[in-house]
Amino acid sequence: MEQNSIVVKNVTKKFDDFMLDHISFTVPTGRIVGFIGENGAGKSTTINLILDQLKLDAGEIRILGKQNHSYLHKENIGVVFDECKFHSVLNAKDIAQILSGSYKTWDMNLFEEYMKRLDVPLNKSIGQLSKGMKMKLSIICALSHRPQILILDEATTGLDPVVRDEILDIFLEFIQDEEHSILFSTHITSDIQKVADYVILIHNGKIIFEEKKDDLIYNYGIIRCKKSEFNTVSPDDYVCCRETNLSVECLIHDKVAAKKRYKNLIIDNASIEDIMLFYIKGGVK
Ligand SMILES: Nc1ncnc2c1ncn2[C@@H]1O[C@H](COP(=O)(O)OP(=O)(O)OP(=O)(O)O)[C@@H](O)[C@H]1O
Repeated sequence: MEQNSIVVKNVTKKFDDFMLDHISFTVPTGRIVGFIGENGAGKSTTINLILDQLKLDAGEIRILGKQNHSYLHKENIGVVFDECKFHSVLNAKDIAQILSGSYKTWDMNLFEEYMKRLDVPLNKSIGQLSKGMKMKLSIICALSHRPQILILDEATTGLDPVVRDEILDIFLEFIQDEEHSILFSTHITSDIQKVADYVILIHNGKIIFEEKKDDLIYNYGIIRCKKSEFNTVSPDDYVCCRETNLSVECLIHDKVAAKKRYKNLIIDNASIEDIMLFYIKGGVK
């Protein structure tokens, strides 16, 4: 049976004009979970609750089988936010020195290996590093104390495709031993498509779905047809649809069955981005 590194159960958090509403999901051990949703959907709030940087109003969060108190999990979790948190006058060597004193599990050889591999200068001050280099350094630091879980909030946004690809490769290596897990939020759905095992979509503080990526790609599809043809499609067979003057696009959740049932209609594959847009922008049913 699959073990879970993170369990979020019925978690609620209320702000003045926003509520994270009884959300539940898991991050299975040995897996990469992509967390997607539009701006303001509640991704960072969820991540901050998991990291015990915010207090939940109700529900429960467990990390590696224990409560999510930050003092219990400092060594277990590597965290990367969308901004580099290091002071601009320090260089990477200084930062590694500071972190080696702060983490019992800090691995200086691993740090130096990653720095070489990702081509980040050791002696330049943070203030002189490019945005991409700062992000790479943050990710290297999160990995170099050998955590069990990596949590990243929009950490790859703003990086060019080449750097993102290098980082995605490192994510894949990180989970190879089947004991590590990654939860990462991003707006770049192609990154999710490349490396995630599971995808969670959050919208207005509610989880819309938590599914295996391969199931999403395999099961979902898009019918694009004329309005007159659309009349033949049963409402049971689609999630939602969008109409223009002459044509209709609808998201279906069982591509194989639909292909059998609607032989005269063209059914395209749906990307994660398509699925997300259909669910968020909705349309009618
Ligand atoms: N400390 C806070 N106090 C009050 N409201 C907050 C607080 N933190 C977040 N919010 C509100 O909660 C909502 C969700 O914000 P959150 O940052 O979790 O979204 P997000 O999905 O991470 O968005 P983005 O992709 O833009 O980073 C927003 O409406 C935000 O204004």
